[in-house]
Amino acid sequence: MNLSEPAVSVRDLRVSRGGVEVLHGLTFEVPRGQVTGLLGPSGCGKTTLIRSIVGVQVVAGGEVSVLGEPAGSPALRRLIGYSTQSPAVYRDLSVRENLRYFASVLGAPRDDADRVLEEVGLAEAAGQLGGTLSGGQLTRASLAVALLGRPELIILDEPTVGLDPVLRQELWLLFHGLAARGVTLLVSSHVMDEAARCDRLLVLRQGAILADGTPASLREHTGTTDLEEAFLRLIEETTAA
Ligand SMILES: Nc1ncnc2c1ncn2[C@@H]1O[C@H](COP(=O)(O)OP(=O)(O)OP(=O)(O)O)[C@@H](O)[C@H]1O
Repeated sequence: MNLSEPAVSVRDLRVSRGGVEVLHGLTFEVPRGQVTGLLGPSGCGKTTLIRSIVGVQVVAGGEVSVLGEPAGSPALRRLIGYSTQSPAVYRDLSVRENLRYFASVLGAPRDDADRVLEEVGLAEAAGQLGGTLSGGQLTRASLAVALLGRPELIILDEPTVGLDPVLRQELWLLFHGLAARGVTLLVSSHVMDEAARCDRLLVLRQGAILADGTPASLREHTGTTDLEEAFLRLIEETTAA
């Protein structure tokens, strides 16, 4: 792993969905070993961008390179952990059985299931059926799947939705712990209060990049310490321009 190379490099990415262009020529890089927040209002294109990075989105133009390979390359399958917005666990398997199943599909060691259950704080629900989990437990089970096999890049689409503040805090500690080990995390959220927890921010609006930098640089640029306010000022700035 070359830490000086970006984990994700996107050049002039254009994507249409339902015949309408929803990403309008995005260019940016995601540095390795950091937590990058992908922020922006509902419908701005976060999931579409994530799908393009994971390699499951048909793109109209541009280039997406992930860990030095074109997005979607078979070589990337075991290097990327991806958790979608809809939790994907089998209802009729226990949490541990779900994780053992996904571990075998991913070629991860069998005991990885218990490691990731501990990491997401779900060990006490290991024997519970997927169909009986609460919303927050389902989210954590999905996140646990994304951690299997120790991927180099972890992409999480709105991972903290519906979680209580204590759990959110614990998960952010986990994200930063992973980043400290050299793992790259790309975490989407439409909640600006999560922005302050990220090392870097990529702010999207209507399929275009509104800001790309550290929370500190965004605060400095907009002259406010409140990131929600900073976002509103950026919108005013671009609208005026
Ligand atoms: N399958 C589809 N067909 C047509 N349009 C789509 C499709 N999926 C998404 N879109 C449109 O593409 C745009 C971007 O959607 P996307 O899901 O990427 O946004 P998002 O930022 O992830 O939103 P949210 O935060 O609500 O999940 C939206 O205008 C959405 O309506």
